[in-house]
Amino acid sequence: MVRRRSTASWDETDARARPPRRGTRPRTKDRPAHDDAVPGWVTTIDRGRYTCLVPAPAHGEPADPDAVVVTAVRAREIRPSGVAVGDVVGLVGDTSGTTDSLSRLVRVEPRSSALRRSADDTDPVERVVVANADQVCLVVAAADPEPNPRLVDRALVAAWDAGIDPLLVVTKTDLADPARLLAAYADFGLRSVSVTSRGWRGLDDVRAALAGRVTAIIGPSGVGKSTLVNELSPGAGRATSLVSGTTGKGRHTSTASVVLPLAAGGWAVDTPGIRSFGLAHVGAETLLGGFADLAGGTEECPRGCTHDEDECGLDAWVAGGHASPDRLDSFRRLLRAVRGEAEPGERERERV
Ligand SMILES: Nc1nc2c(ncn2[C@@H]2O[C@H](COP(=O)(O)OP(=O)(O)OP(=O)(O)O)[C@@H](O)[C@H]2O)c(=O)[nH]1
Ligand SMILES: [Zn+2]
Repeated sequence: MVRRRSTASWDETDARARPPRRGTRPRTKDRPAHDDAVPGWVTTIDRGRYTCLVPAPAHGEPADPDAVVVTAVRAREIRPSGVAVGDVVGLVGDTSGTTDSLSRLVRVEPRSSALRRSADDTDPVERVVVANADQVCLVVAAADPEPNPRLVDRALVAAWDAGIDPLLVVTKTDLADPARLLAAYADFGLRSVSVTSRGWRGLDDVRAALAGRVTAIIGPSGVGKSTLVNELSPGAGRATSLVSGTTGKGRHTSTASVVLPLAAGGWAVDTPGIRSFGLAHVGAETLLGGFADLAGGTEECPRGCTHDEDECGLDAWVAGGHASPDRLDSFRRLLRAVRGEAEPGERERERV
C-alpha cells in the first residue's frame, strides 16, 4: 500500500529523490507562454527601441484604420540580431501606443524572406537588412552619379539569395537616356522602370510596380532615392510617427531602415544605411543564381569547375553571343570577391 503524505512535509531530500516529471511542470517554467501577445510590425529600430505598427497589417495590405504605433523593448530571451525591420513580432505589456508607454517584444514570427548582407565580402557575419520584403528595388541614376553595372549585379545576387523579386529603377532620366542600361538587363528578364523628378515622368510606372507589395528600396547615395520615396509616400517622410514612434524624439541617425506606407498602396522599406553590400554569406555556388543569363553556359563545364579557369564553359557561352562579356566579367569579379580573392581597392569601388 502506498503511503501518502502531504506535500507540505516534503523536504529537499524528496526534491532530489524525485526529479520533477516533465509535462507536469507549469508551462511558464519551460518557456514564457505569451499567449496574450499581440502581433506588431517592426517599422524601424533605433537604439534598442522597436517601433511597431499594431496590429501588424496582412502582407502588403494597408494598416488597420485603428492601428496604433507602439514602442517596444526586447525581452531578454530575444537576441538583438534576431529582430530586423519588417519583422512581425509578438508584443506583451502596454500596447496602447500612448505617449511614453513601453511594450515588450517577446517573439519574432517566421519570416517569408530575409534580405541579408555581410559587412564585406570576406566577413561572414551577416545581418538581416529587411525582413519579409517580397521585392527589392534597386535605384540607380542614369547619370550623376554614373551607373555602376557591377553594383546592380551585386544587388541582384543579394535579391536572388533572399528569394526576392528584383526591380531596377533608373532615375534622373532627364540627364541621360537610360536605354542602354535598361537593355543590358532586359535580356535576362530583370523588370525595370525609369523615372525623373524633373516634371515627374515615369512615376506611375514606379507606383504600379510597388503597389500592394512590400519593397525594400536600396541604392547608392545621390541617385534621388529620397526624392522618389518622399513623392511616393507624401507626408510620411522620415520624421513621422512610424519612424519616431511615441518617443517623439525622432531618429538620431539615418542608419536604420524604415517602413513607409505608399500613397498608391503597398509599403516601401527605405534603407539609407546600406552603403556596402557584402556577399560573403552568399557563397560561390549561389552566386550563379543571380546570373540567369550565364547559368545555361555551365553545362559544358568540366566537373567541379570553378568557373574561373581555362576549361570553363562560360567563355564559349559568351563567345557564342548568349550573354555579354561584361556580365561574365562581373560574375568572375564577384566570384573572386566572395572567395576572398578581391584585389585591393576593388571592394571600395563596389560599395552601394
Ligand atoms: N536632374 C535630376 N536630379 C535629381 C533627380 N532626382 C533627384 N535629383 C537630385 O539629386 C540629388 C540627390 O537626390 P536625393 O533624393 O537626396 O538622393 P538620395 O539617393 O536620397 O541620396 P542620399 O540622401 O545621399 O542617400 C538632389 O540634388 C536632387 O535634387 C532627377 O530625376 N533629375
Ligand atoms: Zn565553369
